[in-house]
Amino acid sequence: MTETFQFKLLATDGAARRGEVSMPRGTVRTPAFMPVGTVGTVKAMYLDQVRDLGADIILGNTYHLMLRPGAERVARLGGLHELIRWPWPILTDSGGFQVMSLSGLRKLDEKGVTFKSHVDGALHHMSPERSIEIQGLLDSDIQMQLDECVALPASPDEIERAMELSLRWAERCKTAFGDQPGKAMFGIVQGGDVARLRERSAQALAGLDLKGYAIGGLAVGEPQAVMLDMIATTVPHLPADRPRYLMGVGTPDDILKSVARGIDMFDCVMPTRSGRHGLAFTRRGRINLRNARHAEDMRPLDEESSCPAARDYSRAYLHHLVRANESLGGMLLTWNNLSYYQDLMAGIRKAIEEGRFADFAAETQETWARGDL
Ligand SMILES: CNc1nc2cc(C(N)=O)ccc2[nH]1
Repeated sequence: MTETFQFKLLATDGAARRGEVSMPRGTVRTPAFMPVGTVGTVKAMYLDQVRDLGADIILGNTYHLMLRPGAERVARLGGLHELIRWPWPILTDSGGFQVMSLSGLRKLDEKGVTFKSHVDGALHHMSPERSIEIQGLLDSDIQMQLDECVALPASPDEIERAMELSLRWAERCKTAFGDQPGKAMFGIVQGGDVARLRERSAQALAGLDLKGYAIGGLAVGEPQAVMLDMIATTVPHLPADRPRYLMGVGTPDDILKSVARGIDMFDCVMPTRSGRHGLAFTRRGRINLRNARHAEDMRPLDEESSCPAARDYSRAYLHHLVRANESLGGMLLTWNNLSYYQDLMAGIRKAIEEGRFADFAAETQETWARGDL
């Protein structure tokens, strides 16, 4: 526990890093996976379950929270940690990505974004300064700059325009954030799938001397190879003594390959959203419990798992719950999936500490490939 925000690099294994991000509300062991707590809840989970699985930090979505219950209301209720009863670190995104993907985006210009709420159709304007103000009202520990994330494929000119705008917004967010020793504001590297724009963005953000750096604008429809190439292009231009956060990523395979390229933090709705849709992540690969072949399979998902959802329930029962669209189906599979993701991260951290990350990644991927689900 520290009064300031610090990143400590504990070990490296190739480009893979084992570290710790510490702040007043707690320490985040990296590489870390952040469960997504969209509207102040990790869907289908109790937050003490999320904590018990090993999560050191969760993500909150500014777009959703600013619309409902509202940033000023959350502040009046004591801040997000108090409201949702999660006393450990919370990272909030800026709202920009979801404004562009969920709302009725009306206008995007130098000043910011104007959009219609998907909740009640009301018009909202969000500037870089307002995004930081909202994240402050939420009492967020790690705040993200407002940026423009361009869906791929896109023209280099369009990607460059959005990347340069995001750089100007990064400076405005840094000014608005000011000096908050126990908190951090991360810049977001943009640049699409254009290496020279990625380098330009990373170098300019590094010049702002921020407490952490996200790589955005990926996992937006590009092939995994392009994503990995952009990570490898970007990372060398980011300061080694600051955490690196890859936004919206990803599958277990994405995570292994991104850790191998120097990424420290991840967030993704994959384990929670796919759990609600009947998909189970296991050490042997993915299992779709909707499939009829599970109807009379009395085996658990993973007899060796420490998670009751994986160890104590038959696939037949999970299949039944999923087919019947029973809430318990989504609850158990979300529990299993988050348990799998946190176990994967714990295995990654240990492998890096012991200098055997490449073998760990190869063995993990080989077990998936073997299947025998
Ligand atoms: C699911 N993929 C994904 N890509 C993202 C990019 C950003 C970004 N700000 O560039 C934010 C969230 C994201 N989620």
